[in-house]
Amino acid sequence: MAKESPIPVVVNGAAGKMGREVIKAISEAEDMTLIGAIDRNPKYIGQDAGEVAGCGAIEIPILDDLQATLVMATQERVQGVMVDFTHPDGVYDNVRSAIAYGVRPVVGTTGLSPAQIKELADFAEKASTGCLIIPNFSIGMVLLQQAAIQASQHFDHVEIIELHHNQKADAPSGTAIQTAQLLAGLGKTYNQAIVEESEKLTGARGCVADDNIRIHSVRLPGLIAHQEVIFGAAGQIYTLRHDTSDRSCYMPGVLLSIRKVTQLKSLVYGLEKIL
Ligand SMILES: NC(=O)C1=CN([C@@H]2O[C@H](COP(=O)(O)OP(=O)(O)OC[C@H]3O[C@@H](n4cnc5c(N)ncnc54)[C@H](OP(=O)(O)O)[C@@H]3O)[C@@H](O)[C@H]2O)C=CC1
Ligand SMILES: O=C(O)C1=N[C@H](C(=O)O)C[C@H](O)C1
Repeated sequence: MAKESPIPVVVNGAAGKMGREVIKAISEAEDMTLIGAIDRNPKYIGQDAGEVAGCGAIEIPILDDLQATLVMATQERVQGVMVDFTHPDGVYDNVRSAIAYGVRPVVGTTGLSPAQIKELADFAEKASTGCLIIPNFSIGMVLLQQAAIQASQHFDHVEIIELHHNQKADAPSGTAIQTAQLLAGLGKTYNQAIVEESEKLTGARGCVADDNIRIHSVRLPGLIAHQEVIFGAAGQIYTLRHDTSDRSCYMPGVLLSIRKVTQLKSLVYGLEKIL
């Protein structure tokens, strides 16, 4: 039987912490092939993407022209996928461009607003193009969120603390926002105040996300990505915690998403929907 053609993949943000990890993972996956590597950081333009990623030369240079690379992807026999780990300020335009060219986006970049996600969903729907937006690719976080949903049936008070490295641009994290959304969709009213609170220093009580769930963001060198969901009730505290110690933890989810997005015709948000 003839072997299926590998999925052609463009990585946007190729020189970044996640982009490098994704390029390594793709280089080890038999059913996909890297056809383009994009980054805006001038230090890496023209360098071999495999060498930058630390997996040896692959003869794919890092370029700064997404449009030209998407045009090239349209010439492939199999429809391509664009993996985006860039920056909140550019991700919306990147995803729109990819969809416009029929290249399916797998989006790890956080910071898209709910309105932007809705617009992208409408655009993907009209174009009948699969698109995945995944705030967190680690299986451990999906399990934490499922446990939190279960715990919310028994606790009326909950707050989220997310802790990240201090190179992170957006706060709160996309994962924390999604966690609050998942808990908010359950028809409960959380955290009813029993005293009138006043913040003596602005931000002391964190931000208020969906359904009155507060998120507190910590940024420190030495951290990678961590999240606690803390439930409280009379006489007890129930804490769920996930810790990332290496960005390789995201790669099974990224590879699965590349495979799954080729079967979709619209936008899907969240890893839990494709497991
Ligand atoms: N969904 C998930 O599971 C995860 C999501 N993330 C998210 O992914 C994103 C990237 O994270 P990370 O790899 O740590 O960040 P890095 O800053 O290490 O890497 C991002 C890279 O993309 C480049 N870049 C930024 N904007 C553009 C653009 N518009 N076009 C092309 N290249 C661009 C950056 O260049 P320059 O340095 O010049 O800005 C940099 O080289 C963040 O939003 C982060 O929150 C991270 C980990 C897991
Ligand atoms: O910037 C990061 O590092 C991460 N970003 C994502 C987020 O904002 O939730 C996922 C993970 O927390 C790592």
